[in-house]
Amino acid sequence: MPPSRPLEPVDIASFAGLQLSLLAAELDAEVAETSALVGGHSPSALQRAGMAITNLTVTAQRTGLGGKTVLELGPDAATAGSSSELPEHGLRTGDIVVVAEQPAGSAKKREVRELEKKGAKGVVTRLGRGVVAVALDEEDKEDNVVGSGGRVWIVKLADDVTYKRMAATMQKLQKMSEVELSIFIRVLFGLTSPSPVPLDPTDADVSSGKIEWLDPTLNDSQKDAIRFALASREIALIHGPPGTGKTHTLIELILQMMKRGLRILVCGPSNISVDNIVERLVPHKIPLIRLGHPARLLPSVLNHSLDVLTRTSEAGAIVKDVRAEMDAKQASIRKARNGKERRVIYGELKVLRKEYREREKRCVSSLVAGSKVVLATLHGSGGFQLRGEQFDVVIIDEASQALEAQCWVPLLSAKKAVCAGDHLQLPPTIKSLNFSKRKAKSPAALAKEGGDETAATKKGQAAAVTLETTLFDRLLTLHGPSIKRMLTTQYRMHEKIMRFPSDELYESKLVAAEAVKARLLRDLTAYPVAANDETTEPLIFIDTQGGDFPEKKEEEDASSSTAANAKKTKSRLMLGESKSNEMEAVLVRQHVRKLVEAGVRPEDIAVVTPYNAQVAILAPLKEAYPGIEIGSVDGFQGREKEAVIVSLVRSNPDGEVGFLAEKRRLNVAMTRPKRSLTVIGDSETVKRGSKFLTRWMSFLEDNADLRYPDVSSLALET
Ligand SMILES: Nc1ncnc2c1ncn2[C@@H]1O[C@H](COP(=O)(O)OP(=O)(O)OP(=O)(O)O)[C@@H](O)[C@H]1O
Repeated sequence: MPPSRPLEPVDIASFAGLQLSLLAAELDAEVAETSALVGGHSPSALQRAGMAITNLTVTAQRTGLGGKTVLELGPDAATAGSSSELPEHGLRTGDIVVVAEQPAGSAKKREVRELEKKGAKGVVTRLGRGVVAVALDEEDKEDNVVGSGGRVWIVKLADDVTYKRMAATMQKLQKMSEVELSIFIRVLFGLTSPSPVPLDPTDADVSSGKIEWLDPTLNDSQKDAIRFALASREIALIHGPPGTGKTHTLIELILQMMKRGLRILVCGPSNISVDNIVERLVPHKIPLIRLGHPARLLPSVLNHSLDVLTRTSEAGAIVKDVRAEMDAKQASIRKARNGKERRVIYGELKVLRKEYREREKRCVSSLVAGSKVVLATLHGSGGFQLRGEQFDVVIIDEASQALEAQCWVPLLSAKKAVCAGDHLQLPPTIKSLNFSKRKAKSPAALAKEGGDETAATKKGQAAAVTLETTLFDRLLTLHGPSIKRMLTTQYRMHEKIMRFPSDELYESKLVAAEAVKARLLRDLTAYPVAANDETTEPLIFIDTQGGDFPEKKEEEDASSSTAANAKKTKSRLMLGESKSNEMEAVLVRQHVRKLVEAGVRPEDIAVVTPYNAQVAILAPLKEAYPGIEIGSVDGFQGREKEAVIVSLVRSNPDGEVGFLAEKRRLNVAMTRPKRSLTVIGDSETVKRGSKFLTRWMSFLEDNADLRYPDVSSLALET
């Protein structure tokens, strides 16, 4: 049994207060980033930088979720010529944007605030080839867009909605009086110890003593985690190292909880994390509801979305006629001859909208009240649909990738929580950290914004340090390992690929499942692969030591604020002080070529690297090998591939390794492959970075197929 740790109770009000100030700094960072981009560039440059879509007209308007007006925008015939497609852009559904009349003249600078005043804010709900739909959040400003009847553009803004919801949750927590604190909340802050869980796991089934497993394939560690999660009273952590079937386990847990009559709210930080669970629950034919905007849900999940149910279920009939009436009014706005006529229609719409919202609320609460399993993103669980709803259990998947404040959005409506995650992989990305670093590097930019450089930097760094502590981390530190169960059989990696991360990070507890432990590329059954040095060896280390493969630092470019350089500016903003290594990129290319020549399909190969500048240098590989994936380590978390090449980039005489020293990042990098991991790096530089890196390099030297490339032989590859 793990030793019981002394509790270090957390003062809830100061915790919430600190979170509030950190969240404010994080939002500041995001707003500053957007302002810098929007303020400094013309509409067309912003479009090229992926921040805007220009030259649009309103093609239709209708009533959407919550009675909001949805504008459909398409290319303006006058400027787009015969093209009916949207220009290249970087917007996504769910982005917060402002729609506004597009200023004449191209290079004029503008302020974000002015844009917001003159346009109307909303959320992108759909992106098609020739249409972008935006649900407006500011009804009173609708006429700013519709009234002009002319050319408009949409510009991406900082996502303040997420922050406001987290802040509202923290304020609630901050104001809670002693009597309002449930045992559950007290446990989460260490004011009380978790209730003891029966020690013998076979006794753990709360009601009947014996669990009837629905899934016969569950392994022992998965069963143990489920028993523990069922038996715990307040909190259970399910620690799922890479490939150990976390979601698999959660599905059984949800079904077991349902069997016990519990009401469950299931959340994850992203739509995809939630949809992944919905898709795997659907075959079990249990009644469930998925909250969230339909445009952001997977098509297979749509039939369970609350929005679709409000249209198709019996309860939905009461909103149907009002919606039809509103749609007719929306259509008539576009035919109105002048502002006066439009104002009359807006007035009528306002009355209808109120009626619609009341009816929709009734319909939604009857649907939600009747469902035992509700699924939503952490953020989405804070919407009006769940106001006042209580759940027996909140299950949070990917809890180690969510900000703690975000987890509190659903936690306030529960009596118990089960969090699944892996605190040894990367935590959520914190903008204020990047921001503060960037600001520290560019005092001129800061002065231009009239900010106080030192304060902004300090505030940003403090924020990043603490916001990075996830709920999962904090609870483990607070209550010790007795509140967690670890899944130990992994179904992804060859045993040799798994060995180092298992020994270093998972107490040597990982076991490779029989089906995967000896799988090689040459054993692929989907298509033939030749057996050669590249396909019969699961772990290859191409060691570039010797100084012939030096890294390069991204150069700052003083002339970058012109319109033509917007793309560069954007990528520089994102790259920060990124590093690249061209010679290493040549080695990557060479290895990819060998794999493909052996028969491995490009779509089964991924190249990951910690540095965005290296991703940029490797990008042309995608043209040569369509289907190959090239990305940052951070972006590849949660994914897997048959063959993965990791380019470490760092090579310098000082042993500088920067954020390569973060072992959670390296853990993610080395645990993506199934059958083949190829590491390319300079062992001399890398091993000086940290003890972890020293051990990794010596592990590779002892266990990998070692190769020492010869610079002169690479000339042909370039
Ligand atoms: N008990 C099991 N028996 C056989 N295969 C399993 C078992 N549990 C999980 N798997 C397989 O392991 C793989 C990963 O499982 P799953 O998708 O549930 O994991 P995840 O939680 O999404 O990912 P990760 O474990 O990487 O966090 C899947 O292919 C799944 O079918």
